Amino acid sequence: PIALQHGAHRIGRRTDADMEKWRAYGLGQFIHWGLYSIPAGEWNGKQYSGAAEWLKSWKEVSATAYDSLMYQFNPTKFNAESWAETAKQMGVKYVTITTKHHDGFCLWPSKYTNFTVANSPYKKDIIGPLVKAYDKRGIDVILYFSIMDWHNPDWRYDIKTREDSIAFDRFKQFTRNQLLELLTLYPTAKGLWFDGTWDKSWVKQAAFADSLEKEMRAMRPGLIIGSRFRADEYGKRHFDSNGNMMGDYEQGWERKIPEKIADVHGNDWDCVMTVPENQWGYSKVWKGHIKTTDELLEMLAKCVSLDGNFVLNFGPKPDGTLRTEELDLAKGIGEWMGINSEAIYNGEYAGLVKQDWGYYVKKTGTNKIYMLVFNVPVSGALNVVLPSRTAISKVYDLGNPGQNYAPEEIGTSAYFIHLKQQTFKRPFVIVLETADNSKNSGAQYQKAK
Ligand SMILES: COc1ccc([C@H]2[C@H](O)[C@H](O)[C@H](C)N2C)cc1
Repeated sequence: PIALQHGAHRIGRRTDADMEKWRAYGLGQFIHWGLYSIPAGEWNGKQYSGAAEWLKSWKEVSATAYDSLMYQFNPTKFNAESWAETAKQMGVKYVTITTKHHDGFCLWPSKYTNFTVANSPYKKDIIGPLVKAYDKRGIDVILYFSIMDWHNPDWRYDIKTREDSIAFDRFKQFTRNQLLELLTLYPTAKGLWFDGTWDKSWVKQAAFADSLEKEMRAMRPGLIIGSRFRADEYGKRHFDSNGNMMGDYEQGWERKIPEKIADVHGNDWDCVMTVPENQWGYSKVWKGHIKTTDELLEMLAKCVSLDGNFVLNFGPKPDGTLRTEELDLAKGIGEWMGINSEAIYNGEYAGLVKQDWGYYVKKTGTNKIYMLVFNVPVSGALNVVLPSRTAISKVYDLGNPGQNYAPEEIGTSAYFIHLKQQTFKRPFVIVLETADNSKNSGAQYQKAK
């Protein structure tokens, strides 16, 4: 391996309680809210083709005109309690909230810039009430923070001249000040979700970023920081020059999900997902495919079955309310979670051969395996292959415990579970309790005739 000062400082997963709690979340909510929510992807009557929260980067938009949106930020219908209640009903265990996106506007009254809610007609802090409302419901808060800041004149995409370097040193102090300010103002925040860290200017700051990460961890023991925050001294991001992940969880799964367990390299990770193809901030027009409840439930199942968390994005409207499409999805997901959440919370990779009917999730620390069924075979028989000398000791339908299945043994530790009905409205979960039967050789269920 290459000698690294600023690469990964830990190999393998964190084993402390804070991280074990993060690992067990299963389902999370992302919230993208800010000035970009006001124009919602439209400017001078024209629709921006990119993501609504990137509007300021459109050549048609002058920075000054965009920044004056601050004087229009007045979400009179904003109610942190109702957002948190929606999230609670949906069954999320954590929320990631934009404190400052790339445009530089701060949803908290930072004392290091005037470009904050404090100088908007709304005046009040947004982050504080959100943290309080979510904490009250037992939903942990992760703060999203963009290093890249298009408002700050000291931001640079690269450091080419002495002037760049002097300006960017000021920017680095500004960034450190804001991060320490966030950790001080919101001490119950469990972690930070960094973004805007891909440009050369920041990638060249391996030593600074490493010491800042250490400083934040010292200030808030247990703080959870993802792989996107910093680069090593050779400019490697997410994984250092020795291939070891930096940070506590892998943040590369943005609008994409790993296919197989080998893709996650034994790391913790979360997948952040948009409802439309690629809109995070509120956008008037949602082009292309809008994901349905069933699609999102399958993404959730797939993430948890591969040792990850699934984080669904919400882009609240400028008036502070949530759009109906998102409220409907939150309701649909919440109804399913109301019945099946034990197959999601504290779930992990079961280590079984993947079958076409859906996804296995193992309940951490138990012999309980959940079968999350999305694709019912025409035979109505769900194939289950367990590790050798493992038998099924109990099978039942999570949503209908009275519905028992007598698995048919079709080979060594191989079974068919015959479904009693052919059509289902929603994905459903069958619970398997397994037992080690290496002691007795007799089959537990009737052999195939
Ligand atoms: C360069 O392409 C990018 C960069 C950043 C993003 C941002 C989105 O605005 C959103 O905040 C997402 C989580 N983040 C990766 C999206 C595409």
